[in-house]
Amino acid sequence: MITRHGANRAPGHLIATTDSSRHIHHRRRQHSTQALANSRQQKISAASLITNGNTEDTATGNVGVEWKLKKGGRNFIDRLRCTVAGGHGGDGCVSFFRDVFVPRGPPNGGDGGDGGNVWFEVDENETSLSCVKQQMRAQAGGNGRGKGMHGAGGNDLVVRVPRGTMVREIREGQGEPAQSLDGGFLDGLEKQVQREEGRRMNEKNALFVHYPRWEDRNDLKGVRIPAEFKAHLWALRHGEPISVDLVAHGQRALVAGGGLGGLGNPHFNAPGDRQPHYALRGLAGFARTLDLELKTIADVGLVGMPNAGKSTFLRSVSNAHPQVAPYPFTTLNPYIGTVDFADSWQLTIADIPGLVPGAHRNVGLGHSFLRHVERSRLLVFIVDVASPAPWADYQALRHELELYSPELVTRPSVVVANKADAGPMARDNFERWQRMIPDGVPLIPVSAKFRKNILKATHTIRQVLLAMED
Ligand SMILES: Nc1nc2c(ncn2[C@@H]2O[C@H](COP(=O)(O)OP(=O)(O)OP(=O)(O)O)[C@@H](O)[C@H]2O)c(=O)[nH]1
Ligand SMILES: [Mg+2]
Repeated sequence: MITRHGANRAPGHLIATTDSSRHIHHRRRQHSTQALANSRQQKISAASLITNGNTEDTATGNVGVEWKLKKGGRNFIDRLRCTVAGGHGGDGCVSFFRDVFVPRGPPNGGDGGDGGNVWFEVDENETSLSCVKQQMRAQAGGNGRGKGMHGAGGNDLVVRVPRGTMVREIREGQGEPAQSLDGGFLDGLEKQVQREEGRRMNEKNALFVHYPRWEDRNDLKGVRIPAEFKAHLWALRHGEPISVDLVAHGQRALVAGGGLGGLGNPHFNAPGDRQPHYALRGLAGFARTLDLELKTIADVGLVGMPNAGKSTFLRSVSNAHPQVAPYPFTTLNPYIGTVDFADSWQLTIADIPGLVPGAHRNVGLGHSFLRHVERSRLLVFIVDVASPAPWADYQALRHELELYSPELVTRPSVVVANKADAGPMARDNFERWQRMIPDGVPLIPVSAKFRKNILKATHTIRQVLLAMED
């Protein structure tokens, strides 16, 4: 009987907390207090850079912002490259029934278990790809054993991903298919051969387990390999690349199938050979390199300059609680809020970081977070109506959107003139702007901070969304 055993695991180590380590913790705490103080300083410097109109200076303008990104946005990841691998199939076993006076019993080697699969499953409670590891492998199947004992199947690995994750497989240039025993179908075998490197391994051995000292005596010429094994080997090399959008809660996608478990030697018991001294090995699982991109899915995307009051607006209309503060780039990650109407109708709104003129040249936080409004059906521009020229801000926002994607500016939109409470200047600006804005673009004065005219804004948004459905 031939079986393979896993390597022994080293025992874990115990870590004792000593006085000196406590001392280190204390020093770390001191350090983080210092960092917090620095952070406020940095935020203020980022604010002054923007309000001074110094946004053109990419080199210096990004210093504070970069720092903020590192500190504040570290847990938020919306792009990620990872590798996934299905578990290897367990090997079939070569074994024979033995008993007193039965020296040459029938074959009774068990089959190997299938390797586990890797699945991606949408969990709407996840908001970032930070929950996804860079390398993931499902459990391998167990090897078959004597007395007809089959190996256990490997456990599946289910990875939770946020709603809106797009999965694309990356392929390196595919080389020429390898020449193999059976005129081509064994291309995928090279993976097996690689895996067994260090042992004396050729294609014959990569696919079959041999009884001890039977490697040379086993002439596998007439052996028929089951069709599903051929198909698996072929797919390992020539299968279609994966491309899937995960958009609904609970949706699952198989991103790396496990390898097939090998067949024990009873499967090769044939009239010509009642004592097969070989069994089929388990096959490798699929291994893929995947690019994950999170594109938030919400009905409405909020677009505005930093400090315009986007987060305040989201807080006042929905259940979300993004941070609000009087400096630019308070928001570093997208937030999604749900607006509940009295008749139980709901819509979702995404708040994203502020957009500044020159974002396409990577000024401010750049353009990249616009991917989180790309899938919104409706854009809501939040403009600070108390600023010197809100109409110019609005045009600048549209210009930046156009540079990111010309299709975005053609999308239906609603303009919210926020901070309408902020004195006579806001009122004058609003009246002037109302005369300028083209017909068909709703312009709604709102005070997000004091929750004034909020219902008008949400109902207009609802009307536009419903009109789009008709
Ligand atoms: N007076 C007045 N102030 C407001 C109003 N809405 C927001 N603010 C203030 O404007 C400042 C910025 O608000 P935020 O909601 O953080 O602005 P934001 O657009 O999310 O900013 P970023 O996340 O940095 O892009 C805060 O100090 C708010 O209190 C409003 O309607 N009236
Ligand atoms: Mg904000």
